[in-house]
Amino acid sequence: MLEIKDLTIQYGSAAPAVAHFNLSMQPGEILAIVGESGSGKTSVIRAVMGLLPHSGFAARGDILFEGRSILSLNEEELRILCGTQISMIFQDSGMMINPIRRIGPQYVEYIRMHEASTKKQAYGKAVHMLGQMRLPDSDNIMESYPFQLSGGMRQRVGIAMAMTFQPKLLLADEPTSALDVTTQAQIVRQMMELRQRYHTSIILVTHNLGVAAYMADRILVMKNGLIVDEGTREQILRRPQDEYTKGLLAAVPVLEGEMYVS
Ligand SMILES: Nc1ncnc2c1ncn2[C@@H]1O[C@H](COP(=O)(O)OP(=O)(O)OP(=O)(O)O)[C@@H](O)[C@H]1O
Repeated sequence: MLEIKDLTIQYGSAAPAVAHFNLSMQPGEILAIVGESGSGKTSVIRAVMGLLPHSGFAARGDILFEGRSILSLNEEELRILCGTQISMIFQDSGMMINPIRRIGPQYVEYIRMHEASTKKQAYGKAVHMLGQMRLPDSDNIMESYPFQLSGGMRQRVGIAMAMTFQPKLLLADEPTSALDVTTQAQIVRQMMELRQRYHTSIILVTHNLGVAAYMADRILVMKNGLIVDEGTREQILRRPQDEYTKGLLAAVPVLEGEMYVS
């Protein structure tokens, strides 16, 4: 479904931020990319979305989604692909939502940007998706301004929006880092339900190996732009190969008194 071949990402003329990155993902698979700040995790998923910042570029390699090179798509092709087939959520999805507009009109606009539907149809779809994320009283949420919702609710609105068109691939960049541990656990469980319900593949970017261990089928560990460890979650948890992974494992946080790692 997604194949990344020997990808090297550079910003301007600086040394590569990511080098020789390889990845092959199956439909419905959850993959976690873990590593400390600056290891290159975000650069990889930005490249998959075709969203590297201006100075960033793929200096080498290719990214194939369903056999098509993402790097060769033009802006219009990328716009169509992103949101419908591939979508992304961030640390605080509230950031993606305009703070001075109510959720409803923004959500309706977002839907109508990607498909031909009446305002009423789009509204119905939005309310349905908010319900799928178990947000209470969806109509009330549509009437709310982002600041009137808690961080966890805003994040669920963000996930609902990202899942509107049932994308094949969801890219999640630190989706739970801004949340308290209880809310974090709820969001993690809901993301896992998405995979079950829609068979969505998820790439989860996190510095938290505990969250990765809980959610992912496969874990990839990055350091200084390189993959230093890779395997099924059991392999990484039970037999980490790299010293760096061993260090990360020793620092796995505790969730509601329970280790994320079972
Ligand atoms: N917009 C940018 N301009 C220039 N260099 C950048 C830019 N974004 C990232 N980089 C470079 O790429 C490296 C990797 O950054 P990236 O954000 O991919 O890492 P990360 O592992 O996701 O870190 P974090 O967890 O802090 O987001 C950085 O150390 C920096 O050198």
